[in-house]
Amino acid sequence: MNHQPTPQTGKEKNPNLKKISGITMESIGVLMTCPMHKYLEQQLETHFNLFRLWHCNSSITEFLKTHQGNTIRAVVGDTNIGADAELIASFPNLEIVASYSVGLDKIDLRKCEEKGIRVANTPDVLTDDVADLAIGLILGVLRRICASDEYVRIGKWKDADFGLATKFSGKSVGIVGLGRIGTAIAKRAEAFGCSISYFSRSQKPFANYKFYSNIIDLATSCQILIVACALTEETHHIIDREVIDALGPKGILINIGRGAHVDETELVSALLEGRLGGAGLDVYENEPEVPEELLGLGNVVLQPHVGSDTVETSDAMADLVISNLMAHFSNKPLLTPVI
Ligand SMILES: O=CC(=O)O
Repeated sequence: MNHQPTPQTGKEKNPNLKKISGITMESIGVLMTCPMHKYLEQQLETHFNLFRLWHCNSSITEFLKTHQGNTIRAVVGDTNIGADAELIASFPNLEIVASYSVGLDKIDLRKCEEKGIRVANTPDVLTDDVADLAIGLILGVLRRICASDEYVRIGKWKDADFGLATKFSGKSVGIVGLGRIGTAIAKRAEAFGCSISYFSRSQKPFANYKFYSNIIDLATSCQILIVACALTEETHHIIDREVIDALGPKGILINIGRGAHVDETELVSALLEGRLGGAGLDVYENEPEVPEELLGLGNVVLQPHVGSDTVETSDAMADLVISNLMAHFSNKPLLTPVI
């Protein structure tokens, strides 16, 4: 989730952000945990007193050698570095963690709750992009888009036709987690004529899709299994050997959730042994490390955790982070509260 600067200069206060009169925020200490989106950094710098943890070797101990811990009243983290127990304990005046992500797995929510620290994330604005990428990964794997692109580029087409791929339209799609993103994926897959089923903690009354209360049954019944749930203690390694074997040698696994949803060792061996048909992955257990074995496999499409990384969505996420911080420091309700 490293972003290139977008065309804005970012020097001006964004006119789209609500003006909160009478409140000076420039003295409020905000700590950014790692480089994210340049526009977000510029906006934070414009509106607040911004500190960058990576300027101190990403070490809180280093940071505290040169800065007062009590200066920091807000933390902006992301999917790489959020707010763990050590960070929360280091800043006694911390009031809010505003995450530049929808996922909350890098935030110690229990500690935040205990200490009365508010938490906000960036849901909704990124739903379309992540759902689009899930469909892109399915098409990438089934229609072998990356391999056929390379085939053209290296001139192999002149020697022979590329060969056949696999049809997507009409396949059965199973979704793990029918939240905002899972639902957006379901809608897109429906448009491809796919039958949709899902697994989640409870049946969703709004959904007209077949519900499975057991993930093995879902994996057995579908051809494409998509992981779209939040990473929690319960969903860690939810895709284990049993689920992978239930999906089977013709099944495709798509992961746009978190790497730790999948037992990566089991995934790699299933792909190498032909017990799984293919995989489309945006996330990995040890990012940015990707298992070496996957790099040589033609039935796998790999993305570098870029589900929400478009200019439009990244700007919208940044605006939401700033708006949440401004709302908090002007005693207004958070726009997207978690705690
Ligand atoms: O992975 C992306 C996010 O959580 O926003």
